[in-house]
Amino acid sequence: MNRVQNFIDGQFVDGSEPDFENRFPATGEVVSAVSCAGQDEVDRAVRAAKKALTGPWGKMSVAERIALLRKLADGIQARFDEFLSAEIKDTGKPISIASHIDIPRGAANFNVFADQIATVSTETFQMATPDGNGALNYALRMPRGVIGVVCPWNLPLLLMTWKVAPALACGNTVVVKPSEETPTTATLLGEVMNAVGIPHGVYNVVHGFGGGSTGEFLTSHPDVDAITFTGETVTGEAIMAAASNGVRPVSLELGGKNPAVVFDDADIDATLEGLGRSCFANTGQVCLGTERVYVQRGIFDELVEKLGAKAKAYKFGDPFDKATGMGPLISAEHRRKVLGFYDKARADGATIVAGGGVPDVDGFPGGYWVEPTVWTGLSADSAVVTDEIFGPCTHLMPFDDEDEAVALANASPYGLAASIWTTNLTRAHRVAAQVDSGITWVNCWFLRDLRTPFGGSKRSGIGREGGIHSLEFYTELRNVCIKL
Ligand SMILES: NC(=O)c1ccc[n+]([C@@H]2O[C@H](COP(=O)([O-])OP(=O)(O)OC[C@H]3O[C@@H](n4cnc5c(N)ncnc54)[C@H](O)[C@@H]3O)[C@@H](O)[C@H]2O)c1
Ligand SMILES: O=C/C=C/C=C(\O)C(=O)O
Repeated sequence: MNRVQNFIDGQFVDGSEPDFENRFPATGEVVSAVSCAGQDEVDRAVRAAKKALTGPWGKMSVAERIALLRKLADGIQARFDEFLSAEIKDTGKPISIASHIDIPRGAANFNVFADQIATVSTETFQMATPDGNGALNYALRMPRGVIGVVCPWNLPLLLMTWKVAPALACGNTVVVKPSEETPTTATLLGEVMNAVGIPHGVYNVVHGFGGGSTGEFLTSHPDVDAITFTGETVTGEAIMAAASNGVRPVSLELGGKNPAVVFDDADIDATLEGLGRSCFANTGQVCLGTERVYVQRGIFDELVEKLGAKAKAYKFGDPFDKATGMGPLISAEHRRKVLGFYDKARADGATIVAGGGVPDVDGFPGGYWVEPTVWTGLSADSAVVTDEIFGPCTHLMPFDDEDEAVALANASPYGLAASIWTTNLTRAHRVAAQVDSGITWVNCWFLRDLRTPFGGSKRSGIGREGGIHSLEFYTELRNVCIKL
């Protein structure tokens, strides 16, 4: 059986805890054994990362680091099929998604932060002094040191490199804790790191679980200088508490319950295309996905019917088959959670427009499948409408006017992503400014310019990553004041 090891100081090594199983979500079969890091391996990884800061890596010019980042992007592209296959086996996501989004973005993240670090400036201020000679202030952009990177399972390579690329661009070293569900591509990236000549200790990977395990060992380690985390809000709270020990900075990209607002002047076909993706892509396991749709009353029935038809048209099947439109959920445990919401919707009296159950997928009886599901008729305080489900499901509710739509969209403790569908651009600007979310898309969804600020408000997170905002998190500015 394939074995996934930890990657510490440039070497693939075993952990001191018992191996755990990694399953292919489309069949439920065990595809690899994962070596679990204990406190000792986390200590070794952090020590290696700390030591690497003062080795050849710490002495490299920005130009040399940029050249290495570009080689990492090329290195992922050169082994595209291996990354693709590993990501599909870990997640069960269809090849159509992994080949267009996950793996290309994994490579692109290194190029975009190579571009960013090449052009970033710092501030300078000249000031007057009583002797008339003045003084000059300028800021130096310094790496923070060892960055702890804790990742989720939904877009494993994409979300991990989204943090590792800017961290390395800024001259930090990293210890990555991938999700226990998706350990493989982070490990494969270790091979690429060695192949392109990233010095040992700059990139380390430790496998294991969260609380009481590898994740907590890493986030509570005193020699980790900053922590970047993507995952659930409750985990973010635990990590923020761990980071308070030693006053370490955190970047938290957390959960959401994202609204879409559809006005009656929207282009219906374009809206349905966008909503179809935002509700169901990656089997609904996208933090930016839509689980609440508010539709202006005049087009409510039409939209409900057509979104329901879209949900019913999904083709399940082998994730490695290009024709497969929807894969399984990540795990049996996550399916229990999602199906719990399907039961709750029924109990709360929802009208089930599409789905609501488990499909029979020919040849894949053991997979963690669920039907894409569309509901109407729930009250605004049903847990189905308020809680993040992270499945291929959404609830539609009518509204009458713009103020009501904004109030409904904002009636959530989360504030990650929203989408607005209208052909009236004046209204689009007006509403976008009122929706309390970190990211608002108008007449599109998941259209990503990687230089833009990315992150959530309210319980969806702290801080922004992307472009200069990533560089701000992964560096510390040091002001130098020179009396002339
Ligand atoms: N805002 C974003 O950009 C974004 C992106 C993707 C996913 N998400 C969110 O991620 C969630 C799904 O991912 P998940 O289920 O893997 O999240 P999760 O919080 O369960 O786990 C994420 C990671 O944290 C680790 N972890 C868990 N408890 C820990 C602890 N106490 N200390 C240290 N590490 C710990 C896990 O082992 C895993 O590696 C959803 O809520 C989704 O909205 C957010
Ligand atoms: O599931 C969450 C998706 C997050 C996407 C990004 O972080 C990105 O596109 O950079």
